Amino acid sequence: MTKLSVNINKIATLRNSRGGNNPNLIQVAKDCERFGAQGITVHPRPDERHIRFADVYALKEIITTEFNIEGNPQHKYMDLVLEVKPTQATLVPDALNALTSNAGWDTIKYQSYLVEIISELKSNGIRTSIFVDPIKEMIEGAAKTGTDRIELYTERYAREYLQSPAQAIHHYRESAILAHELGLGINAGHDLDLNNLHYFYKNIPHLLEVSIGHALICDTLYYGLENTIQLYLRQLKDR
Ligand SMILES: CC(=O)[C@@H](O)[C@H](O)COP(=O)(O)O
Ligand SMILES: NCC(=O)COP(=O)(O)O
Repeated sequence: MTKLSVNINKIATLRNSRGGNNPNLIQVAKDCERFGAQGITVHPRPDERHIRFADVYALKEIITTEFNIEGNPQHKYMDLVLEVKPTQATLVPDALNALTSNAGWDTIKYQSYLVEIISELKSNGIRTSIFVDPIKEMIEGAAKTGTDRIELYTERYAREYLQSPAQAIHHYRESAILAHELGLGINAGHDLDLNNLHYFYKNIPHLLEVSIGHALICDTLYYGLENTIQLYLRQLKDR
């Protein structure tokens, strides 16, 4: 089974745009779970431009499915995650000024750094995942960090899918097969949407979780949250 973890960053962005509490992030997280999402993802950034650190503590109190916190361990992230103890910590090498995540880890260059961080998270009972591009050497490097899982960075897949789905999926499929052989669990995310998700699901073996935010929240404007979550869950089933 591939779990759907809904990334609620964009709900916080909308809330912050007016300074009040509308939409209510906590209620949205509860509703995502009520409508069938099997996880909630947040990616707090040091400038707190969407998810605030206080949101993360409040979410921990109410989430009954899997709580996934993404971020760069360089900044305040480690203190937050070690205190909150989510189900999963997804490490992302995003720069402070990046608009959104835009690259996977260089798992060779940062191997000893990742080994240290991952070991600390795992010794605190937190499952780990690291954001990686679908490149053989990066997957092999990931396996040497001790991480439980990788998250395949799917921006390139989503872009290339529009031209050629078969070509777009090729390196992702090869990477997933290799990762599984090396004992890694496989997650995926970034720019997955209602058009490209089912093809990804069908062609990526051993896919444990997808985290989806931007497109899902945009679809919610047209279909509503409950229908949208049902539509995404349907993409993660065999037809
Ligand atoms: C790791 C990843 O791809 C997502 O977490 C992405 O970073 C979402 O963040 P934004 O919602 O800030 O774009
Ligand atoms: N890890 C990816 C994620 O949480 C959401 O990415 P996106 O769907 O907002 O591009």
